[in-house]
Amino acid sequence: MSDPSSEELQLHHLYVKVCGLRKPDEVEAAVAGGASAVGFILTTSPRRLSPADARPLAALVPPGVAKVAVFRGEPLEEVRRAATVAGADTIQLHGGEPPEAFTALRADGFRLIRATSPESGDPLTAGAYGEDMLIIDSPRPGSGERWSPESLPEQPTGSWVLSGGLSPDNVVDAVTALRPWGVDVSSGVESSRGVKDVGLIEKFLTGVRGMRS
Ligand SMILES: O=C(O)c1ccccc1N[C@@H]1O[C@H](COP(=O)(O)O)[C@@H](O)[C@H]1O
Repeated sequence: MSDPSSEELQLHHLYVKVCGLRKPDEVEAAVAGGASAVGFILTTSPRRLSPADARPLAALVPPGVAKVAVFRGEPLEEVRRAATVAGADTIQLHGGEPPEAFTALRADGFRLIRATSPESGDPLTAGAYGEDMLIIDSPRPGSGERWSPESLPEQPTGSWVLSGGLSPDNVVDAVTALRPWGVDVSSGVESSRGVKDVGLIEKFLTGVRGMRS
């Protein structure tokens, strides 16, 4: 029997986040399908939930699956309050916040995701602001739009998550082409804007099952 090469030993299962969940059956489908994280949108969006409405959904999520509260431009105090009420363990910031915001939220015990877009001018190295992972999304988050790999000024490095316009039909090709550490989906598992389709959640997760970064 041959030993796996050191390169093979470094491969790990793709991180998969399913975002914009609003109902118990959606959370259950994501967890049952093997999602690494589920996301609740606590900012302006057709998928917006109040922190109080997110809390019972977060309570359905077992240990080992991250509960992500998503924000865009809210004051830090509000981010902290809403994420706590929602029962989230991870905060995703889309507002171009400075490194100090990540330092402050880290001190509160949250895991952190920095979300940006290819042409933002932000560093594309995961962890540059102290975050646990970096999402690279289209400039209009939650729009279902894809971004062109040609718009990347540099190759992203570290724990970076591909987002923006992914769907059950394109995710395998996108991962094969860009080799991200993880993937993130919202619009691509909806039957209409803001309305999740449990069958599409299952199809997406089945498609990426077993894929490695
Ligand atoms: O989903 C939203 O409406 C949203 C609003 C504000 C900030 C982030 C939002 N969603 C994030 O967008 C990507 C998913 O994009 P897509 O719909 O699959 O193209 C994901 O990171 C969500 O957390």
